Amino acid sequence: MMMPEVIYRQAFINGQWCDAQDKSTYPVNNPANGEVIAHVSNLGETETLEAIDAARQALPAWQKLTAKQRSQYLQTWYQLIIEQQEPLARLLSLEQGKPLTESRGEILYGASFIEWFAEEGKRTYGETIPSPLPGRRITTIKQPIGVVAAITPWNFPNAMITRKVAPALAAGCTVVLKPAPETPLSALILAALAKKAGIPDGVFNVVTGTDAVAIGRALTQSPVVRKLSFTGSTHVGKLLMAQCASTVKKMSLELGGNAPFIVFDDADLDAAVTGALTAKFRNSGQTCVCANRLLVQDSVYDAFSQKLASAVATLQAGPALEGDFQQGPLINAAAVAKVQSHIDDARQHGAQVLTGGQPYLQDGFFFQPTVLTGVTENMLIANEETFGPVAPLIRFQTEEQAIQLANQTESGLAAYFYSRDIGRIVRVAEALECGMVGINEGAISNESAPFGGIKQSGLGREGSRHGIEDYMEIKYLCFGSLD
Ligand SMILES: NC(=O)C1=CN([C@@H]2O[C@H](COP(=O)(O)OP(=O)(O)OC[C@H]3O[C@@H](n4cnc5c(N)ncnc54)[C@H](OP(=O)(O)O)[C@@H]3O)[C@@H](O)[C@H]2O)C=CC1
Ligand SMILES: O=C(O)CCCC(=O)O
Repeated sequence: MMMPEVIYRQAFINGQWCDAQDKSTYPVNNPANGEVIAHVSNLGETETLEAIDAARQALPAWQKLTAKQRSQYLQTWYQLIIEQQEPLARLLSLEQGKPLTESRGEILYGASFIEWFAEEGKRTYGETIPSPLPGRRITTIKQPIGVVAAITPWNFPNAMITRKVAPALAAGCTVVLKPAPETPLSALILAALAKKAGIPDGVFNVVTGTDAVAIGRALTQSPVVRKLSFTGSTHVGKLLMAQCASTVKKMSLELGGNAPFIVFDDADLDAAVTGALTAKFRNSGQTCVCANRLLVQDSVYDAFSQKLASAVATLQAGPALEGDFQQGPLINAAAVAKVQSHIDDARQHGAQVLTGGQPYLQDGFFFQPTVLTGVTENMLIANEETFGPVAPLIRFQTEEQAIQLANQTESGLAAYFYSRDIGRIVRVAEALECGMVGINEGAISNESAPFGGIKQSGLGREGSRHGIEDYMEIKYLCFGSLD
């Protein structure tokens, strides 16, 4: 297999490539065949504290720059990433497994946050507020929150980093990033390009390592770190929230979802199938906004299931760098086991497999794209995030029942529905308990829109003009008499 030309294997602290103090490394595997791609520095608590200190030292000069100066660094970084789209995409597919077309898309998507926040950084306006008291003048200014820690997952090894780091840097913060241990190579190449763009030493640091507890402890307990931004499971998000309590850090949490995808009887069924393929099978179902439950109205249930099953049966799975596949492997054996356990539980309780249903019998962690019918609300698959290529179809009768089923979860990230009735569209969009709704649309993510959830799906918004606010504090200035 052709390897990308440049692989960075060392962590990146204070502008320098560095080994773990004890020189230890860990293997990064290709999930398509289990082969080792590289051995990467395995850092721990001590090196994380060094990275925090580098970010602390870099902060005063970085925040003193004008927003326009910071914007110019970000624009250069953006351009370098765009120029390197192909090698970055290949590296991403190699360590994460997603099809090359999706990786190319992710590199552009990731870069778009850098371009967007390079612009937004220039627009972090304060206010002038009419005073209720005589002789006072009230203004506000916005200031960078300080040193930021970012912890990112393996499912979007590029874009989940830029969606956090770009607004932080644009706001004038400095960053210590802990990328997921499965996908450090995409993080390190971003650091290399940031260095090439001239972003000063210590402004962006990358701590690679497998000891999440030790690295997480250093990041959450340090009083120097003023904010933590995390994308990952709800379970780990709650742990981090508890750990951040002792230093009262500001937090952005982008956690798990259990997105409903509702097909009403007045929907364009072909459009709904196309939307479901995107919303469910993108990244082989390993996306927090992936449809987790497909709720289909009784009178169109059979027609929709047949159309969806026919479309899903055509999806080809294989190693990203060896062909034009629409599906890649899952990230590891545990992910395959989780998908299998959800299918087994559903079948034991009466669901039927229309297509798929098994892991592929080949190297790597491939699972057949699957459609299940006869799924009910009590099954495991309807209540836990599957994070895999399985579309479970649940039957409903009325609009009220669809809304009740859709909201019957502790998650509240994304929801999707298909309908052509304008009254229903407004009613359902307003009634869904979530942060984002796709209406006759299965692809909702872009840099201009606020991405985030409610309930146990998290706190804060990423992307959009709101995405930079989470990296800034409002300071109120009260002027007494100026006479
Ligand atoms: N919202 C989303 O986008 C994502 C949701 N998930 C959900 O989570 C499930 C499990 O996936 P998994 O990869 O285990 O997700 P995790 O939430 O465990 O991992 C996400 C990131 O958090 C790190 N982490 C884990 N524990 C700690 C800790 N105590 N302190 C600091 N950092 C920590 C991980 O590092 P390490 O791997 O070393 O533990 C990784 O970098 C998936 O099946 C899916 O349902 C997963 C990924 C993304
Ligand atoms: O799964 C995630 O956490 C990343 C969401 C991908 C997207 O931005 O659509």
